[in-house]
Parts: sequence; structure tokens; C-alpha cells
Amino acid sequence: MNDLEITDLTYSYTGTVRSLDRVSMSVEAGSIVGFMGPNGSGKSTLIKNVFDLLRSQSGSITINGSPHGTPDAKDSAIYLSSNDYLPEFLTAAEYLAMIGRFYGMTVDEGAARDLFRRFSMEGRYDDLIEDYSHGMRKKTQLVAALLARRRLTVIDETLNGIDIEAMHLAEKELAGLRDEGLSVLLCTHDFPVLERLADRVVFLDYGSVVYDAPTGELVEEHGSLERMVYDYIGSDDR
Ligand SMILES: Nc1ncnc2c1ncn2[C@@H]1O[C@H](COP(=O)(O)OP(=O)(O)OP(=O)(O)O)[C@@H](O)[C@H]1O
Repeated sequence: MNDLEITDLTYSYTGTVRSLDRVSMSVEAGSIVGFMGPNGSGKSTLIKNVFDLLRSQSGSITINGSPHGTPDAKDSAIYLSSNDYLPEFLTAAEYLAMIGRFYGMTVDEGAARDLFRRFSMEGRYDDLIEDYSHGMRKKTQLVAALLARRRLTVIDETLNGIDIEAMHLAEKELAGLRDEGLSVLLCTHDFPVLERLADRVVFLDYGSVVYDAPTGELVEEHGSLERMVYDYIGSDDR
């Protein structure tokens, strides 16, 4: 079964221009799908539709087999947004416990502290988030997802801004989610990360899917994801 199934999703903010135009794509269980596209291509609009943050206008979205607005669907997925907004007035311990309560689970404090240590934030677990750097906030978002371990984790450029050591660990941890049969939709323009990690890549432009294929096939055909994107952007068919 697919953890995320999007069929013919169309969305317009204005009623005239379509930010998404009949987009269909899926994320298979136990896979990592890379999600790319130029600024304004519709990536955030699609993710906001998936998480019911924008009311869908036409098409259908299911998460773990349930329509995306239902409690079952919401319980099955976690969204790491591109910004670093977290409740400033909570400590990470309180924030992670709150995320646990959202999902009806008790956060394993030992596992949380261990992730904090491994992401080079030892000793900061009980500090207020208002004193965290940008990178620490991004890593805290990631720790929340790694603790929640939902069927579908959607990462909207959350990894931008974390250092190379944390990135290395993040890649390992995301591969670990996949090994457990969980899935990840990873929105990033970090081509090497996608080539290492993504089983499949979806590339969006002007609200439509341009490429949707296994990463290996795209790399074989174009030489690299970077080449694929630069050739496409520079082409006359656009
Ligand atoms: N609130 C809004 N009102 C009107 N148009 C919007 C709104 N939000 C986004 N758009 C338009 O919808 C289109 C898709 O935007 P979206 O933010 O989904 O793109 P994106 O691929 O996430 O871009 P980026 O890489 O810059 O984050 C763009 O043309 C954008 O201008």
C-alpha cells in the first residue's frame, strides 16, 4: 500500500491561476521520495493540501489509506515545516512530550535525550526553546519526527541549516525509518542527499509533475539530478 496517494490534485489561490494542476503522485510504504521544483512550483501548496492546512479544491489525497482530513490520516503523518517556528515558552522536553500527546504516545525520555546527545545538543534538553539557535530548532523538529515515527514523515526543507555532522546522522536516521517500513517525503534541493537517500524523485514545475521516477533511472538517464534539473530549467520546452 502507498502511505501517501495523491490523485488529480488541483489548487488555485486566486480562482484563475492554478498553483497545482492535476498532480498525481504517491509515496510507497518503506520508501523515501525526494520532492523538488523551482521556487513557486507548488511544493508547499501540495504539502499544505496533504496536511489539510489548505482546503483541497479537487482531487483526492489519502494517507495510510484514509482520506487526508480524517483523524486516522492525521495520526499517521507528521509534517516538518520549512520554518523553525516552535513554541518558545517550552523546553524541548515539554515540546516533545506535547508532540507525543498529539499522537497518543508517551515519549521515551531516554530515547529523546539520546537523540539530543547524538545531534550535539547534550545538556540543552531542559532549556527553553527561545534560547535555541536556528540549527537547534531544526534538529529539534527532526528529533520530534524520529520519536513520533509516523507512517509518513514529510520534511519541507527542514534540513537546510543543519551542520554536516547532523546531516550525516539525519540521513542515517531517515534510512532507519525506511528500514522499518515507514516512509518519508523529503523536499530538498540537496542533490547529493537525494541521490544517496531517495528511492524515487518527483520534480514539479508550474504546478505539474515533470519527472517522477526511481532515482537510479533519472541519474542513469541524465548523469545526475543536478544535470537533469539544470538541463530542464535551461530548455525551451519549459
Ligand atoms: N497565499 C497565496 N496567495 C496567492 N498565491 C500564492 C499563495 N501562496 C503561494 N502562492 C502561489 O502559488 C504558487 C506555488 O507556490 P508554493 O509556495 O507552493 O511554491 P513552492 O514550490 O513551495 O516555492 P518555494 O520553493 O519558493 O517554497 C506560486 O506561484 C505562489 O506565488
